[in-house]
Amino acid sequence: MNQSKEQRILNFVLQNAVRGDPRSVMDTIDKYCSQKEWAMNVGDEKGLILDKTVEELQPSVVLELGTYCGYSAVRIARLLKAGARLLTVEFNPEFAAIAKQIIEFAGVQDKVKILEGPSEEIIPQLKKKYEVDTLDFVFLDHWKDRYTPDTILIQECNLLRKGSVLLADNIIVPGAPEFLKYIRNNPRFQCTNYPSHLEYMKVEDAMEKAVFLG
Ligand SMILES: O=c1[nH]cnc2c(O)cc(-c3ccc(F)cc3)cc12
Ligand SMILES: [Mg+2]
Repeated sequence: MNQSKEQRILNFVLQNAVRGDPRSVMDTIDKYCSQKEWAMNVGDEKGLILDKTVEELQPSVVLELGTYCGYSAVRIARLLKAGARLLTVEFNPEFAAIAKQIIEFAGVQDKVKILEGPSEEIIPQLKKKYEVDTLDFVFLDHWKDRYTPDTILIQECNLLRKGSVLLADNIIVPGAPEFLKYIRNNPRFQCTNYPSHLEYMKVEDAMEKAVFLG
């Protein structure tokens, strides 16, 4: 059976990164995906915007939509204070299995819980099943057509509080025009755009930050 690209990424991490060292795991994935095979990790340039958002916010409860191989889960979890936690949602079971191993190899597994399934099913379970009160930070990096419905669902489930921050990847490529329209015209959010580039490419991309005003 042929290996998947994600399996090749995992193998490269297991053979080249330093166990327990999140920075080495991130750098090893970035090296593989810039030199060998492109993959849709948020990458090092947009990753810096993600880092700054997390460092500024010091969130206790983080929701990530779109785990993929766990690159951004490692990126976020390494910055979380003691007792803070990241819940990351992945629809694809193969990706979730790879991410679990990468998150464990990086040594951040105690801060991260991978929730396997469709975001529209998992979001309504967060309060009762996963003991969430409100979300301090949400990283949207799954499927662009889910950005808006999931943002609406998160509000309907009363998961945001005044000051909760959403950060959305891929505003330009693949693009989330409908989400941009929704969030920028919504008086309950204060939006900021962060121009950047598509991971590992010279193509323009951007991230959008939206602060919930309550
Ligand atoms: O589907 C995606 N989910 C989350 N992040 C993505 C991401 O950062 C990039 C891309 C992507 C961008 C260009 C391209 F030619 C093919 C795929 C997709 C996703
Ligand atoms: Mg992305």
